[in-house]
Amino acid sequence: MTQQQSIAVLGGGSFGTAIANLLAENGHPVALWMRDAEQAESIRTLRQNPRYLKGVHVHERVAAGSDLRAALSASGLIFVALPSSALRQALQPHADLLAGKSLVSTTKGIEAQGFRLMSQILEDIAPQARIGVLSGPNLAREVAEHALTATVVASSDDALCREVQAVLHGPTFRVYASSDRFGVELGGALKNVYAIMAGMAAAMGMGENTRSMLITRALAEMTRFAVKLGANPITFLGLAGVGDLIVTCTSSKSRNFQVGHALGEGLSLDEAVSRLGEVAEGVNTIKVLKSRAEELQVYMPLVAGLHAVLFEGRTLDQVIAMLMRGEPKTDVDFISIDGMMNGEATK
Ligand SMILES: NC(=O)C1=CN([C@@H]2O[C@H](COP(=O)(O)OP(=O)(O)OC[C@H]3O[C@@H](n4cnc5c(N)ncnc54)[C@H](O)[C@@H]3O)[C@@H](O)[C@H]2O)C=CC1
Ligand SMILES: O=C(CO)COP(=O)(O)O
Repeated sequence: MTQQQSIAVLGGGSFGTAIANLLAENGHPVALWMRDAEQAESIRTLRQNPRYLKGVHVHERVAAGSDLRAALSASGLIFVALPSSALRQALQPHADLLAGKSLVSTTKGIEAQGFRLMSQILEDIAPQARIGVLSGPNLAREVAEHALTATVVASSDDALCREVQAVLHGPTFRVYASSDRFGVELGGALKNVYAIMAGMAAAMGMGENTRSMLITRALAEMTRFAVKLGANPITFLGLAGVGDLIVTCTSSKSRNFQVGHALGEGLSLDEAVSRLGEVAEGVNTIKVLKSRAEELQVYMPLVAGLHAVLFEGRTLDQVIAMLMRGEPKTDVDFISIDGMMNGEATK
């Protein structure tokens, strides 16, 4: 264990609580910031977060509170586990406290305006901060229940990667480092869209062949897109790429999978989202991804198909027929030699 330091975790949903617990178990005092003062009080008194992680004991070293400025002032290392829709709005007013701090985003979404990833928003808000992302196959409940888990911390700042490894590494949680921040972050955001499709396929009674086809073609699509934006294709063969894609497309614990399942059962998108009552980032990501893929002229038939079902009034049968009857393609066509040679993360 490294020297104990005070760490902040922003966002008291399922993932923020799970990460706060890991840090506390490693001996670090943690300030867990939650917007909702009542929920913070409930953690302080019951040591439980019943709304998001029922049955999980919240460690005594986790100090839950709803004073964001106090949490930011007290900590040099700050994990951000807010929904993508809330991150900019929550942190912008406190930019004055962020210079020189280490900010690590665990949020797996994209801001529609300008296609900004969360680490880029953190840079916009706090240009003097050190920035990283944490992403991988990390279902919050399994992390909290100590299932053996691995993840990736990505930053151009090696020392920050090492610091995050040191504070999070533990008997059940292993942290790998990467310098491809952009690729790692895109992997986490894009896989949510395909998990919605996988949930739909499961609800429709599709088999394992279908799921395997979906995951593999999804990997091709997301890699093609990310490489076009400057990510390293090799990142997509790792935990933050195919690893997270597999877990999210195969687990009914995934909220994106659950939204897809509800859609496959015949619920509308609004009904599916409100039945979930938690964050499913893929619902917003699909819109921004579809329009960005068109701008960049990246071929993404699965994304186009899901968008057509959710927002263009197409039926699933129509879209499935279109996808299956599409012009024959080459199997592994998504990583060109150019992509490999020029695929160093540039953004
Ligand atoms: N749950 C999981 O298994 C994992 C989630 N993530 C990512 O972490 C992020 C957060 O997700 P979860 O913790 O799962 O969400 P959640 O649905 O469990 O909880 C969301 C939390 O955000 C809070 N919140 C909502 N709007 C807010 C606002 N405007 N200001 C402040 N707080 C606000 C809610 O009160 C709640 O505490 C997402 O981007 C998700 O993709 C990443 C890895 C795993
Ligand atoms: O990102 C996740 C697992 O790595 C969690 O996925 P969901 O947001 O779909 O639950």
